[in-house]
Amino acid sequence: MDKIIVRGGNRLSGSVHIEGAKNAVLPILAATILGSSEKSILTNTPILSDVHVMNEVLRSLHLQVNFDENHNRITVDATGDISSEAPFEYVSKMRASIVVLGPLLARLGKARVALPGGCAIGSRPIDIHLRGFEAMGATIEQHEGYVEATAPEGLHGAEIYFDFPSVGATQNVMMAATLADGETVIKNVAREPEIVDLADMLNAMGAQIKGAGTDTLTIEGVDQLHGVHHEVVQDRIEAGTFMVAAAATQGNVLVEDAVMEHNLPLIAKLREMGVEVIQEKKGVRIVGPATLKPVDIETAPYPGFPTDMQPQMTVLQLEADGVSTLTETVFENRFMHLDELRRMNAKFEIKGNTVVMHGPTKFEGTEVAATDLRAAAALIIAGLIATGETQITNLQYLDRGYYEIEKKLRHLGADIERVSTGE
Ligand SMILES: CC(=O)N[C@H]1[C@@H](OP(=O)(O)OP(=O)(O)OC[C@H]2O[C@@H](n3ccc(=O)[nH]c3=O)[C@H](O)[C@@H]2O)O[C@H](CO)[C@@H](O)[C@@H]1O
Ligand SMILES: C=C(OP(=O)(O)O)C(=O)O
Repeated sequence: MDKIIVRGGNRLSGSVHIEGAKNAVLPILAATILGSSEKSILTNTPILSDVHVMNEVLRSLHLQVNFDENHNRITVDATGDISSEAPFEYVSKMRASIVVLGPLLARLGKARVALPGGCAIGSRPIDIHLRGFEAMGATIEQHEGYVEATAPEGLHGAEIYFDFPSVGATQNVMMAATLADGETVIKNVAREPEIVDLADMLNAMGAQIKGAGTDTLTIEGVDQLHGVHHEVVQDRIEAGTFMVAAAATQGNVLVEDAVMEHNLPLIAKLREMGVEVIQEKKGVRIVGPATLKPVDIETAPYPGFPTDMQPQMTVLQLEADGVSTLTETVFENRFMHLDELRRMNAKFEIKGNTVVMHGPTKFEGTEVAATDLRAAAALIIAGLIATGETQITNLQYLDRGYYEIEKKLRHLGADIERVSTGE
């Protein structure tokens, strides 16, 4: 078991490199299933435990996967006979494995995938995914913890309306529709940059998808998709996490290659708090002020404020001079980091899905445990500005989505190390 030890008080300065996006590469890896001729080569692939799990899922489906970590490149060969079953062993490790369902169903006419279950931040059903497949002619059954989807005659085009712009459902149903017979129109879809990245890749594989990045997707089914060379988009959440860390420490940090357009709601709130955000040739520079102003935030699907930046942002709001609020509308249980922050002297009340925070907080270092991925990032940021020493445990969550964050922060001047507790 490892833990991170941070001794707070240092301003961050310098520049930081951002990896390819976890939330883009996972569905992109699933999409390689559709490449029944030629291998796929993915570049800018981040080295994360979630990526290793997705590689294992693909291997369990009999795809050949080679991860060249020295060059951040994954080669996938899906040209042979593949299996239609994704076992619980892998799906239980990572919910996002459910996005293999759409590609398997499209290519094989059947798929059996373990139901992912909930996680710390919410119950996370997949009903929107399943209703999309049914609209395209699939029969869905659930047995012994598995979802079984069959379409022996193949899927057909359909008009689909999503109750909510679910990211995973948009990816899954879009991938299924690429090989369906006829045109599929999906309305009220997710518009995240990771959806656009996936659609770009699928189109380069021979798919006919229009409208990615808007609320309506139109997909004309084709007979077959081939392998592709695709570079994964930058991770806007990793970039945003470094922006918040820089702002919190009165730092001056260039977040290299950060795409301003992908982080507009975050940047707007940072500016409202008095943070300087400057677009430079090589990326986005963040200069933190001496005093942060309080601000009110509500999370929402893209282009709203990202729920994946919510825990990190609450640390900044707690640091601000006055009362701030944050309303979480996407997940029903994403405030668990706040109880850990309370142990570091944070003062707040939770009223339904809104937290009212009373700043300015003088964070005090102590032992805290991460409850999920972005909670881990939030606790590290709190540690960077706390007095004394903060120890953060449960790093298995952190490793799902951040590559060597402690090394990157140390390079920016933080007093931070990762140690093995030998347990
Ligand atoms: C691997 C990945 O890309 N994960 C991201 C993806 O997760 P994910 O794709 O799981 O998120 P969704 O957009 O699907 O979920 C958002 C909300 O919709 C609900 N819902 C979703 C599907 C469904 O069939 N029924 C239903 O009720 C969920 O329970 C949740 O409350 O988008 C989330 C929202 O931006 C991000 O926080 C995650 O980091
Ligand atoms: C919630 C997240 O990921 P996942 O959907 O994979 O749990 C996240 O990236 O913050």
